[in-house]
Amino acid sequence: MLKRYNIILYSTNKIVNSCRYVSQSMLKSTVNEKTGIATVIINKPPVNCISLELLNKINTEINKLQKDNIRGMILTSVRSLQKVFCGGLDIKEFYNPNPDRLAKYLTNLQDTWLSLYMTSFPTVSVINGHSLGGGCLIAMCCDYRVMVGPDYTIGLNETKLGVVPPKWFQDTMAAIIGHRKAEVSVIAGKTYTTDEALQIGLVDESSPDIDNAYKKGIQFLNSFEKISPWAFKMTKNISRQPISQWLIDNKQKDLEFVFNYMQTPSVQKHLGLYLQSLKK
Ligand SMILES: CC/C=C\C/C=C\C/C=C\C/C=C/C(=O)SCCNC(=O)CCNC(=O)[C@H](O)C(C)(C)COP(=O)(O)OP(=O)(O)OC[C@H]1O[C@@H](n2cnc3c(N)ncnc32)[C@H](O)[C@@H]1OP(=O)(O)O
Repeated sequence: MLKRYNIILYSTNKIVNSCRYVSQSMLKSTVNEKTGIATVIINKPPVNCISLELLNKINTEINKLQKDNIRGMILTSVRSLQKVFCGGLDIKEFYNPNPDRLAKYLTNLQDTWLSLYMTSFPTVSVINGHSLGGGCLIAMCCDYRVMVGPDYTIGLNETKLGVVPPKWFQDTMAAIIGHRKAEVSVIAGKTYTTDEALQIGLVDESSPDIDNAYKKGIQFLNSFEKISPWAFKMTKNISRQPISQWLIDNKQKDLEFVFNYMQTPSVQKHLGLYLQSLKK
């Protein structure tokens, strides 16, 4: 029994044998050959909002890392943006959309969420700036969140734009802070400062600076050194499967709901006004 356990540990804990550096301009990814830890950096100025192209790159990279047998991943934003982790989904993808592109976007978002939420390796988001809407979603997909503060904000603010966060957005938050708090939060489109997010458990730790936040992220990943990767993967799977299975079983229905309401005149009007307010 012990021997079998050791074999599992060895075969899945194999450290990647070369340092890979992928720079796809919008996304930079490095794997440290000694530690087996990947750092994935979103780099799409000015606010890292998620276009269809960025979405594809994130999903492709997660799937590559999955095959690389890495030991863990840190997801963060390029430092030069200074105050934004991720400004959310690119609202321009929803405003006066091309229907084919919109359908592609929504499908890719479903797939990317499934990849990121269900990774077989531990993940940490180092939230080094504002993290709104889809930005909050990708941070919440990770197993651990360290947020730099005190002046940034995080939250699912979709209702403020006049749109509806799908069930799996809401479930992802409820799994972290509990149903009641998540319900109050999403219906009001609430955003939280770093301290508030820490208080309600939306983030696990806060840090006054990025270097320290990154260190805390690495410490979390190192805490799995003595955990069998197989046991980690199976346990996480059991914990997250009910939420992910809902989407797998309801992908088409979910897609049609968003695809249809997004193109209604009243939603389009709201989105237009919100975009305008950002430009001011
Ligand atoms: C089938 C189901 C599948 C999928 C479900 C899909 C959809 C479900 C429905 C909705 C989900 C929606 C999720 C979202 O994420 S919506 C977006 C939420 N994000 C926000 O509300 C953030 C808005 N931005 C800001 O508050 C600020 O920009 C920010 C605090 C991030 C940074 O402030 P800063 O002062 O540094 O920059 P700005 O001058 O405001 O912005 C610069 C520039 O960028 C443009 N911008 C900002 N955010 C976005 C965005 N999310 N999308 C597009 N463009 C954005 C902003 O307009 C400025 O543009 P310009 O004036 O042209 O330079």
